Amino acid sequence: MRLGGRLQAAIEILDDIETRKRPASDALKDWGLAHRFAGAGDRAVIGNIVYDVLRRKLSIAWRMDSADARDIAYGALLSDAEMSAEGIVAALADDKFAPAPLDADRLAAWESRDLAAAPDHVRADVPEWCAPHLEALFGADWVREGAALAARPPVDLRVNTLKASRAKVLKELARAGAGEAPLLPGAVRVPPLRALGRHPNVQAEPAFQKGWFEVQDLGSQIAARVAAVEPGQQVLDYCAGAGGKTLALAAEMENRGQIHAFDAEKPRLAPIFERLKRAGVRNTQVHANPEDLTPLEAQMDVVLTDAPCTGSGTWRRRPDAKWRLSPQQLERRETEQREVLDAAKRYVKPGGRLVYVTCSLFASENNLQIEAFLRNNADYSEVDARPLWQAAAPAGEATPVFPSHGMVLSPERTSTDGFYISVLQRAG
Ligand SMILES: C[S@@+](CC[C@H](N)C(=O)[O-])C[C@H]1O[C@@H](n2cnc3c(N)ncnc32)[C@H](O)[C@@H]1O
Repeated sequence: MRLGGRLQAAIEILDDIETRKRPASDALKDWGLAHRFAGAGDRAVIGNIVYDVLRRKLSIAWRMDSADARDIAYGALLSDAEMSAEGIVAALADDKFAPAPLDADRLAAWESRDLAAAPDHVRADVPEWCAPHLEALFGADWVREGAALAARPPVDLRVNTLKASRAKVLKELARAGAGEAPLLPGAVRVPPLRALGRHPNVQAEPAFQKGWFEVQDLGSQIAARVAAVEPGQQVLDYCAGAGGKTLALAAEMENRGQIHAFDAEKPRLAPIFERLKRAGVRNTQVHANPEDLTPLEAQMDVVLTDAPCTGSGTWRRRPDAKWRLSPQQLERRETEQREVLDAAKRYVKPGGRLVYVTCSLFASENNLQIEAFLRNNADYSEVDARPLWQAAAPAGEATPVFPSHGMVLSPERTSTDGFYISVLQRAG
């Protein structure tokens, strides 16, 4: 396929996502199934255009003075894909699969409108109702933070120290463009895509199959380090899901001691078994049944609660979720977070720690949850977040936000996805 056909496909997929309110990954998958002639290169470019548009839907539409899918797809080519108007016309010439050209008045709008004059939520590329939530955390910086959440993300890898070193992984992935990640001395990063480029499929590499690394955002890796688990400890990963943090904890513990990985939704645990095996983890038991946890009550050195949340910190990677999120869903997540914290605390031994993590940037899911928890649980106190940060991420200058409790990582501040981490200590 030439660029014209790819652009037209992206426009159809964007229309599908908008009219049926469905996840981008589903719409892209269905398109691929219905167009089997399209190769991996075609699907990659189409996916890039779709995701670029979804990340910056409002700001591109504002500059184009149109929210039409065709116009904003052209806007993505003019900005993220780094093409000139003339370059696009030339690339689409004589392509019978190309969409209608961009109207001259749209192009004139694009060239004359200055985003600095747009409303704040448009410059931040977030739904208007989310603005107060980001402002509550970031104050005057919130628009810049929102815009950073709308940029293309890197692919971060966690080196599995049970099997490999960073040098070994870097050598294997040199051709994939991998380099050292900031902040964590062990982490690896493939920088964000440029223009119409394509990310290498790192999971197809033999080094991945051998368990030398996992794909995991740097913020998630830091969250696991802030938990500061030690070899020999008893640890409960209470919202283990597919096991991203479980694997990181097991490596920190050098396969010694015991991790219990639990999730209330059994199907979410399905990938964990294969991942544990590939990573060579031997100190983890997986539990899908809450009754299994009864013997663990008041026994755990560390309980990690990677709580269900809006995922607002991951909008770079899942930009469609940003537009589907509703205030009602936020409220449901807040209720679940209270329930998870209340349930998880019973497993912490006297003197042990409860680590609360979300991948959200909303104060109501983060420090305000911790504030309420501390009010209702006099036997818990907060561990000062600043030294925890310094110990966990010793390399580099970046500093998280330290709100009333815990710490917040963000693309703008720490070059990570948005994460919240708070560590609480139970009285001995
Ligand atoms: C953010 S995800 C976990 C991601 C995982 N820790 C990782 O690093 O890959 C949150 C998980 O919490 C689980 N969950 C939701 N409510 C729960 C509850 N009441 N008890 C335990 N787990 C729950 C969800 O099924 C989901 O898998």
